[in-house]
Amino acid sequence: MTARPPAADGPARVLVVTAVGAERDAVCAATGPYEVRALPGGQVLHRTGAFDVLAAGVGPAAAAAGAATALTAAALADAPYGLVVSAGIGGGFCPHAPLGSVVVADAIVAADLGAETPDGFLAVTDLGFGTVVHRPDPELVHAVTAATGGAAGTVVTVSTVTGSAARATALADRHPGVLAEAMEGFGVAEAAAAHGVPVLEIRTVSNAVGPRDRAAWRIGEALAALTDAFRALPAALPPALRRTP
Ligand SMILES: O=C(O)c1cccc(C(=O)CC[C@H]2O[C@@H](n3cnc4c(=O)[nH]cnc43)[C@H](O)[C@@H]2O)c1
Repeated sequence: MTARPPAADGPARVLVVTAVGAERDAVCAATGPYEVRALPGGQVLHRTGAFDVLAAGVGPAAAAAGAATALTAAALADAPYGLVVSAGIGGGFCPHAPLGSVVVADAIVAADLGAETPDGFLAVTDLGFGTVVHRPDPELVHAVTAATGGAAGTVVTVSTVTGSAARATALADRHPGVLAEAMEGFGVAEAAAAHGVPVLEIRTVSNAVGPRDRAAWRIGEALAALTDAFRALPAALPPALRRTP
């Protein structure tokens, strides 16, 4: 992973993009006190330790917009981020990603970006344009899975949450090795790629991907696991991104 120039106040920071405030707060619980910093357009991020944590909203469009805003503000301040992490809860594909487990994406895939045809789904790349996958740095993925006890695998980004066994099976068949489903990773990855900044996606499993069963959700456990993962993350970062407390 290429190192970036240090920020004015030390090593390049890490931008962490979550969907909602509860996920942002779970990340900040790992690193202690934070300061609130305003972004153009009215959003705020929480600066804590090596991390700038932004709750950008649910879904790929909100995630991309928020990530791009924070990346641009940092670049214009001559303090570009060294890494962007899409982080939060997600659905796990049974049995490989059980409730409360950590999944680190080795591929961030847009699973419903394309066209429905009489012969099935065609990704935009099948149609001759666009991008549907971003692949984080393999060495960083390995270091983060080792540090967090997570599993490495594909994380799919959807705009419509899977609600049936048939859809879960179709996704697993199309994406061998898929471990988790969420709604923001590809949007964050597109913003990171536009800025030439490496990306990661870290998910903690709150529910099983499949038939809708809100009663089976374990959001609290997943948020606690997210805090644990971000306590362990700094040790896995390359030296250029480490900040001593
Ligand atoms: O109402 C439902 O049945 C339902 C089922 C799964 C997820 C939702 C959400 O509204 C989740 C939105 C939020 O949480 C992430 N997330 C968590 N689990 C999943 C999932 O199984 N598939 C996709 N996203 C999931 C997601 O990244 C969003 O930020 C509602």
